[in-house]
Amino acid sequence: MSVRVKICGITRTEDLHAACAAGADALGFVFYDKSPRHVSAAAAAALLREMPPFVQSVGLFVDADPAFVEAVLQVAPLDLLQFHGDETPADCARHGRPYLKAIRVNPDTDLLKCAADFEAARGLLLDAFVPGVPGGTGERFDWSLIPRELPLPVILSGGLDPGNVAEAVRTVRPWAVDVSSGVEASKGIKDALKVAQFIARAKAS
Ligand SMILES: O=C(O)c1ccccc1NCC(=O)[C@H](O)[C@H](O)COP(=O)(O)O
Repeated sequence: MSVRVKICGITRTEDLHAACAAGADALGFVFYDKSPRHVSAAAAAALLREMPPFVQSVGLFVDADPAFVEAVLQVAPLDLLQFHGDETPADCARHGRPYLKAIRVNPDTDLLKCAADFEAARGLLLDAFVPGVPGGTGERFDWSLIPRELPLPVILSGGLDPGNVAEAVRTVRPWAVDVSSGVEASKGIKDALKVAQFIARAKAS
């Protein structure tokens, strides 16, 4: 079974179509207003109407007010939620939707404890820890910090790009890989060639 690929930080219809045509399994939409990849609920709703079948939409939130998450869900029918801040298991579960928990990994992170704490998550998205920046950093972390026996699907993220994704898949054997800045032409704008290369190389590995 080839690895799944999520392309995060989609802001434009043409990028959505390019990623889906290249074989993306999931697209991420960032509802965090400090991100250069931020989309409004209305813009996301319009983008979601362009989604083909069998590609999942993932809504990304960072320590958001629960009322804001519910307001987004009213207009944008997201398939999965991704919590990328310091949310607790209860915060993540309160919307009654399937979710991923992002963990920003540093040498002190106990990933086995994270997996136990977030046992209700559909997977753990492992990203780099960069102080003050919750995600989309373009930074890698030390993949040897990931225990082999994690009981949840791992979505490997952080500093991946078309040049290193094959090595990442061969080394970590994750359920999925996730990328944002590594396939961009500029912040929030995807490069269709990089997106296609990333997906092809991930799935061939
Ligand atoms: O992409 C963002 O701007 C962002 C901002 C705040 C929290 C999370 C964010 N992105 C989440 C993702 O899932 C990214 O794909 C992940 O952090 C990896 O990013 P990158 O290292 O740029 O590939």
